[in-house]
Amino acid sequence: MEILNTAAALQARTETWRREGKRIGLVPTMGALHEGHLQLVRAAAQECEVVVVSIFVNPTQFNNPDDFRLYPRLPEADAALLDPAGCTALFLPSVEEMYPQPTVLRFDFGPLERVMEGEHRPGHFNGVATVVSKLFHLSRPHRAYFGQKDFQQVAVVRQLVQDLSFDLDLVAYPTIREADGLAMSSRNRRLDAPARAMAPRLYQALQLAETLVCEKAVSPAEVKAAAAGFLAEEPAIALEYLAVVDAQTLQPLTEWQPGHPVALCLAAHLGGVRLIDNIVVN
Ligand SMILES: Nc1ncnc2c1ncn2[C@@H]1O[C@H](COP(=O)(O)OP(=O)(O)OP(=O)(O)O)[C@@H](O)[C@H]1O
Ligand SMILES: CC(C)(CO)[C@@H](O)C(=O)[O-]
Ligand code: BAL
Repeated sequence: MEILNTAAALQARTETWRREGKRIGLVPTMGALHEGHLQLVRAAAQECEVVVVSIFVNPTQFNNPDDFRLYPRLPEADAALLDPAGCTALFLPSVEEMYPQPTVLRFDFGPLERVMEGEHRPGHFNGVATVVSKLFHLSRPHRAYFGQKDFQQVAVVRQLVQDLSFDLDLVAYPTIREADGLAMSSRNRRLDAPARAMAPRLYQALQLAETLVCEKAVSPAEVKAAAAGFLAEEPAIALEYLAVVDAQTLQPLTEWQPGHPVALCLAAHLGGVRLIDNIVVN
C-alpha cells in the first residue's frame, strides 16, 4: 500500500491507473477505522482493481469546534489495518493541502438538508459536499463507497453525483454493528464505560419503532413518541432528534404512504458524545 499526501500525487496516480484500464474504488473516511470502514474497503477490493482510501478529518463539516478537536486521529494504526483489507493507496492530506485558501463554495441541497443532521449541524452538508467533490475530482473513481449509517449523507451525496454529473457508481453499504447492536462509529471510542453500556439503547429504540411501523396500527407521531419515551427512561441519554421520514425524500411523515420505505433516524448525546443511527423499514 502506498501513502499519498498531496492532491497532485493522488491525481497523478489515479490518472495512471485509469489509463491502464483499472477500476478505481474510493472509500472516503475520517479515520479511526473500525470494522464498518474495513468492510467498505473489502467490498471495494472485491469490485475494483485499485482501492483508494482517504483519511481526512474535514474541518469544514464540523459545526462544533470541540467535536473537531476531540475527533480521534490514529493514522499509524489506521494504515496498519488498511493494507490487509485490500487498500492500494491511502490518501492522507493535511488541512492546508485540501484547503490552500478558504473555500467559497456553497451547496444548498434544499429540503434534503433542512432536516435531521442538516438542521442540527448547520453547514455540515456544505462541508461534506465540498470535500467529497474535491475527492471525486482528484481521484475520479469508478465506484465510491459510503455507509448507510450516515443515511442522510448518502442521500446528499447521491444528489451531488446527479447534479454535478460525476461519472461514478455510488455504493451504499449496510450499517455494521457491535454484537450488542450499537452501530460502529469512530466516536464510540470516546464513550466512557457507563455511556458505552447504555449506548445499545439507541438501536433498541429504533427496533421498537421498527416493530410499530411494521404493524402500522399507530401514526408516525405515535411511533416517534414511543421510541423517544423509551430513551427518556435513561436520563443520561439526551435525545437530539428522532425522525420518522420518507426514506427517499427524507421528509417527516404525518401519515403512512403505502409502498414507500420509511427511515427511522436519530441523534443523541451520551456522556458528551454525539451518536447517530437509523433503520430503514421497507
Ligand atoms: N458502522 C458502519 N457501518 C457501515 N459503514 C460505516 C459505519 N460507520 C461508518 N461508516 C461509513 O464509513 C465512512 C466514513 O465514516 P467516518 O470516517 O465518519 O466514520 P464513522 O464511524 O461514521 O465516524 P463518526 O460517525 O464517529 O464520524 C462513511 O461513509 C460512513 O457512513
Ligand atoms: C464522507 C466523509 C469522509 C467526508 O468528510 C465523512 O463525512 C464521513 O466520514 O462520513
Ligand atoms: N460520519 C459523518 C461525519 C461526521 O459526523 O462529521
